[in-house]
Amino acid sequence: MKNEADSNKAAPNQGNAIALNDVNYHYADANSSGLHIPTWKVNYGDRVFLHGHSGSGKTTLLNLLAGVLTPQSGELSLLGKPFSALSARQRDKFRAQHIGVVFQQFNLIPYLSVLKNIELATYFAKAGKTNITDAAEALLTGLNLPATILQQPANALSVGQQQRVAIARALINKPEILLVDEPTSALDAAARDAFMTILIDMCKQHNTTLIFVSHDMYLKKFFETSVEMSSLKGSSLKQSSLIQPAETK
Ligand SMILES: Nc1ncnc2c1ncn2[C@@H]1O[C@H](COP(=O)(O)OP(=O)(O)OP(=O)(O)O)[C@@H](O)[C@H]1O
Repeated sequence: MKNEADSNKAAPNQGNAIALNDVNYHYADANSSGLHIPTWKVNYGDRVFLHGHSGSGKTTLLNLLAGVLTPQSGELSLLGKPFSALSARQRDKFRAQHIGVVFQQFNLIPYLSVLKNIELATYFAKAGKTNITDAAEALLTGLNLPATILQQPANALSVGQQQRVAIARALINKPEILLVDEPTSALDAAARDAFMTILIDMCKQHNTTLIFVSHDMYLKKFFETSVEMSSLKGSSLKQSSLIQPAETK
């Protein structure tokens, strides 16, 4: 249940967490194929494994969902808000408050401590959290990291640890939507499985809508829903939960 501090969050379960209608994006480079998605809907709390061949547009789609790119035409709604129609400033605010992002480069500030890196996310969201240290510590514990790591600079951590800190930073504002791009490529098999289990459990706990992009088809087994990029492009109706039957662990 959400508390008062979460009162700026969008009302849950009204329509879809993500809804795309006739979305077009093309890069300035005329040789680039761009992206056209007629319809795609993702329910609140769904966890979607998004895969497809190199160049199929996975990163472009994640960047559209994160508001890093905006479509030239069509509508992209998040949490019932017309995200693509917001001004750049409104979009930045919406992203900071409602969307967690973990991209391939974890984008931690190397010389800042883990705590400062996580605090920055709350600063941009203007979340007004009184005790970030406790919340960050709880997240790190959930991600199997010792609390002592909070005071270490980000560049003193292993890649696997940085990856989990990036997840903690993405989750600190309790985002309704979490966008994750190829996060396990640097991990060995045991660390990868442990990481996936923790990530999925955290999303279940908070009813977070997760869009997870990867080439690694092994990871599909962690998701109820998987979507192939080519099935999103150029077809008439796609509802994430209808694309493939539920596949459980
Ligand atoms: N900044 C850019 N300028 C021009 N074209 C681009 C740019 N970024 C991507 N593209 C093109 O857009 C298409 C989709 O690229 P995108 O990176 O979204 O694919 P992807 O599925 O994420 O690929 P990968 O799995 O290799 O990361 C490709 O044809 C790519 O060449």
